[in-house]
Amino acid sequence: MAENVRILLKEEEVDKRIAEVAAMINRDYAGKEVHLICILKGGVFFTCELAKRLTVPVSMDFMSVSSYGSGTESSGVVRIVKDLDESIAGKNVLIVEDIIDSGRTLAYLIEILKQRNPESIHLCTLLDKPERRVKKQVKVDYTCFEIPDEFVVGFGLDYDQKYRNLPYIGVVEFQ
Ligand SMILES: O=P(O)(O)OC[C@H]1O[C@H](OP(=O)(O)OP(=O)(O)O)[C@H](O)[C@@H]1O
Ligand SMILES: Nc1nc2[nH]cnc2c(=O)[nH]1
Repeated sequence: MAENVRILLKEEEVDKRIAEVAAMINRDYAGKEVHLICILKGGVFFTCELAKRLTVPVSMDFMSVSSYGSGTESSGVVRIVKDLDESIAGKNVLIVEDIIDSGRTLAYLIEILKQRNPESIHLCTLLDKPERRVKKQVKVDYTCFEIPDEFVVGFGLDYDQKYRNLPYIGVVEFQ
């Protein structure tokens, strides 16, 4: 099926907002080190852009998770595909995601990571679709943009593994 991508958030808008959120994080973590956990694959672009703008000391690790589910719905049971390389015990963890949709993946992941005794654990996302949230509430500490319930791509987000490299956020329109 052919698809079109309509721009929802321009590159400049995204860059400007990431700088604003980075400034908030710099203020909130002043005097501390922040341990970024990038959730692969979608979180990669946002993590890089955010990290470049952080002035507090930063360390980074990567995790890949897969949510068991059928079709487009995640079930909330998360399988760890690639675990972190390092312990998070005693660290100020900031999870960096591209999108929070139903909230199931992150609600589950945060519970898993809390059991590893971090000093603190917070969540930062590029996009949030609050209308899509189901039962499990997940507390999002830093959100760049709240968006309507449309399927978006770009800045790390894919459709069928394509479009992750777009420097803007677009909505997929099926012809
Ligand atoms: O809030 P939820 O409904 O649980 O959905 C959000 C999850 O879906 C996306 O990952 P995806 O499975 O598309 O993996 P990818 O980043 O590797 O493309 C996103 O990065 C979150 O991890
Ligand atoms: N690419 C993409 N992945 C998602 N996962 C949950 N919502 C979305 C979305 O809108 N786009």
